[in-house]
Amino acid sequence: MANRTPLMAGNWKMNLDHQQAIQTVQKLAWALRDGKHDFGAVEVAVLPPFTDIRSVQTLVDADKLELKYGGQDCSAHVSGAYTGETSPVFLAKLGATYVAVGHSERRQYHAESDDLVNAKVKAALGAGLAPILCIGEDLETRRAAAHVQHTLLQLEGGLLDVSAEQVRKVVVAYEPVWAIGTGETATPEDAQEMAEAIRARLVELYDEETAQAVRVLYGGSVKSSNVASIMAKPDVDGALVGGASLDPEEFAAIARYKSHI
Ligand SMILES: O=C[C@H](O)COP(=O)(O)O
Repeated sequence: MANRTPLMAGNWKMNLDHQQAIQTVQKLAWALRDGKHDFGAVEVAVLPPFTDIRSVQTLVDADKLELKYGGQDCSAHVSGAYTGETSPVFLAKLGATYVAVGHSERRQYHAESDDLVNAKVKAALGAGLAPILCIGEDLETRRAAAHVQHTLLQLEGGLLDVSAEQVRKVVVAYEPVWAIGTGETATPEDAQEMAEAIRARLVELYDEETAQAVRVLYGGSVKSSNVASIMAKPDVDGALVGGASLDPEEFAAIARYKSHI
């Protein structure tokens, strides 16, 4: 297996204002420090609301934290008359490493298509950010046993015209919509089935070496109690954590999954 550094990314969604963000990041940093967390072994990132990012940057810089951070979305454009949008270039300027693109909540509530998601992936890469490309099926699609086909189509759509060199920087997050915020977790076998299928499609789209370099995360009701069994699967390289990332102790315990295997 390739040497992929696991990534635990906390997607705060529309939670925590900038003052709460500072407290949460401080507590997370303390919890990780107390647990002697090895950031070289497992990367940890938070994706706060846009209004928090400058505060998070200031704290990370001042305290020299190894924590990474990023946005939950970005514009497909660099600048211009796009009211309400946030440029990936502005995120990069704030020291962001990652940006989530095509999260199912964006696809559902903002009707984001694969074409738009693809444009955002390319804009993020152009700005020097690592896009976290979110893909995954809803319950109806899974019940129809069309989940693999559906998710791989989203993968291909999101990566259209993305080069082999660029895709190495992309993180793919498989999130079955039926497992998001519901307490329903896909089984480790479900996560592995899709992560393996994603990697196999990356081999077809690119080549074996490139596919082995891309990190594939699982997302959907990940907690400290279930993370280790999911991370034990060979093609799962981390987690995109929603609700549980709002609790710094719990998120730190997720990041330190190796200590409770
Ligand atoms: O981005 C994170 C996912 O939507 C998972 O959210 P959740 O951990 O609250 O289920």
